[in-house]
Amino acid sequence: MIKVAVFGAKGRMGREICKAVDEAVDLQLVAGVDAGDDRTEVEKAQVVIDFTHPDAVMDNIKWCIDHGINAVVGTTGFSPAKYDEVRGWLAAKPGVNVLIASNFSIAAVLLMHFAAKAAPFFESVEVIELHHPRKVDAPSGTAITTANVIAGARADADCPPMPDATVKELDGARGAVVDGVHVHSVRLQGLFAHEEVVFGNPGEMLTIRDDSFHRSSYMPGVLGAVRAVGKRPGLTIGIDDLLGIA
Ligand SMILES: NC(=O)c1ccc[n+]([C@@H]2O[C@H](COP(=O)([O-])OP(=O)(O)OC[C@H]3O[C@@H](n4cnc5c(N)ncnc54)[C@H](O)[C@@H]3O)[C@@H](O)[C@H]2O)c1
Ligand SMILES: O=C(O)C1=N[C@H](C(=O)O)CCC1
Repeated sequence: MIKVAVFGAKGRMGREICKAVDEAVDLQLVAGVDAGDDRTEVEKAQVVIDFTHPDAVMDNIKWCIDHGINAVVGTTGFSPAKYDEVRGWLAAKPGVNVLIASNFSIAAVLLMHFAAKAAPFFESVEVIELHHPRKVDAPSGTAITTANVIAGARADADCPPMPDATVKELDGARGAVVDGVHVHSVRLQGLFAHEEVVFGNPGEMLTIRDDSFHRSSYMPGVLGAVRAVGKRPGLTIGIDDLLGIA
């Protein structure tokens, strides 16, 4: 039995995760806490799952590392500098591990994988992410990761800059630019979590799209990460390796 605690237990993801951990025969939910709650019971956990808020997540990870507890983190808002900060904390605490993934759904992980494969073959690429209107961050963490992997694949293939004649722009009309890739965020009642990557060449276009319709789409990835994190030293980013597609 792996003893598990959840940070953000009263949130949309946290509630679903507490239920999934409770139902898993090899996991034991020892604590579910939200902002401001007492954390005494969390100290019994071997793994903490964090789905909270971009402003809270770094302090939460530090708390886990200081208490010698492995962490599986789905909260968004990471940058290369924040990953480095986590690596620094872990270096001072050998034996404690952290796994951070901007998306735990299989469809989204595969979308990013396929997007990286396609990227060198197209002149243009843009990312459109579409989410429920309660989401606090834009662009989504997944869209930022998607732009990062596309930019990496284009750089490895020495792709030239994308064609774009825009010289006159109303602020935001071309979206945010992440690693040189334009990312557009839609917030719409009725949606949950969706992403499209559109690739273009003269006379052709490729669209790769992933749709999450329910938070259950994240549960196999989150629970798989909880089972794996104890065996993965230091910081692991993403679940590609767990799925055998790294
Ligand atoms: N990686 C993924 O696959 C994935 C999937 C869905 C959502 N997310 C991300 O997870 C995060 C949470 O999403 P949500 O929709 O559940 O948000 P939410 O607002 O419904 O829930 C967040 C909860 O965290 C609590 N919280 C805030 N600070 C806290 C702290 N210091 N300690 C404990 N609890 C704290 C809040 O009170 C709230 O109940 C967001 O960053 C979102 O983008 C990631
Ligand atoms: O609902 C959210 O919030 C989501 N957040 C993650 C992101 O920002 O990429 C994953 C998709 C759902």
